[in-house]
Amino acid sequence: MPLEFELCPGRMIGGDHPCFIIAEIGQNHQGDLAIAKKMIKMAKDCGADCAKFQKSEIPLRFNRAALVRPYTSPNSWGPTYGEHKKHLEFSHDQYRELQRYAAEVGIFFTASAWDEASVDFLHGLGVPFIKVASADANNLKQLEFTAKKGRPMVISSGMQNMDTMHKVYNLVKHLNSRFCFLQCTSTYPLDPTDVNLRVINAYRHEFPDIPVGYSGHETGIAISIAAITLGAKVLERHVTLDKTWKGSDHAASLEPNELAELVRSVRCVELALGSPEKRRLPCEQTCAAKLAKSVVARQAIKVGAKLTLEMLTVKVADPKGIPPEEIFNLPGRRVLRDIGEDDTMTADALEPAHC
Ligand SMILES: CC(=O)N[C@H](C=O)[C@@H](O)[C@H](O)[C@H](O)COP(=O)(O)O
Ligand SMILES: C=C(OP(=O)(O)O)C(=O)O
Repeated sequence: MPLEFELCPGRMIGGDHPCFIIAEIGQNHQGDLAIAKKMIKMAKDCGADCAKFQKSEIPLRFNRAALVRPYTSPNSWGPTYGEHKKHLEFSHDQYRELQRYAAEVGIFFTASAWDEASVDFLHGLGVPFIKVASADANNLKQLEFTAKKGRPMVISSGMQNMDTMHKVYNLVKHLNSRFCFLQCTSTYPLDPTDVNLRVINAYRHEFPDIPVGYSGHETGIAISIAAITLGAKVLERHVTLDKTWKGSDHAASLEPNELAELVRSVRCVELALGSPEKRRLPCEQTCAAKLAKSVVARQAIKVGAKLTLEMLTVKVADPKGIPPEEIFNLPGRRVLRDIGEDDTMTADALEPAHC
């Protein structure tokens, strides 16, 4: 199974490819199509790779008792949880309209599918990949159903443990080679002490042949940027037009200026991660010419003298000479010409070293 794969047409993830940044609009559109479109445009303008929604067929996602339970939270859009969710759910036609709009704007469009009918619907829409929300990460039957569609999958892992994620991996890998796991903690807003970014390392170790990413519910952008340094290849964050709006997710979402800053920072950190090879770079030459030190004579040294450590010191010298890391190799070497006090020690003034 490849460690990198094409998540969206023409867009690889994993390996050395740039991290794929998902702007999770989720239900922060307040059930309003015009706001949803504004958010798609905002995600594009801020540089995100993908605008994402949450798709449910409500009677299939919830049982009757769950639908009629009262929802009295200040974030509620209806007296029962069912009515609340209905307010936040777009119709198939509205999804098609949002998909068209995203294509017009030029950003990838997808959703998490919260039941098998939603998987079918999104598959029919032709979304580039299907997101599996944390709440469905252990829903093995639906995972199997989704994997068999053959579209890439991004599987979040809030509320799960490593044993479950092994089961998920073992199930999905036989059906669909294009999937990745996101570390996630499902609480809003997420406290840094519950983020556990090291799970990214653990996933990379346990599942070395799939890309790993991070779905964050914290405030701010620092933790998400840190996830990149640990090797996150997909990054998902909730976005909002206004954090103070009514809704469970707004407080842990990024406003446009933060999303833009996140994208800029991720791209900057990706460049900065660079190469593991330690060497002097061409861009350091100016600094080296000005400030790098050389071995210098602490005293006048006569031709024929054998060098001792006491005769030598290290300074920024003109011209440049023997580099300081050679100083312990110099004692015992014979000097081929007179050297003045404070002169640079150069290799051509010394007898060749004996092997
Ligand atoms: C764990 C999980 O599913 N979390 C989702 C993704 O992060 C959330 O967007 C929930 O859908 C949202 O918080 C639910 O809020 P309410 O219950 O007010 O509709
Ligand atoms: C709930 C979702 O995501 P996560 O579990 O990553 O927060 C989702 O994608 O709908």
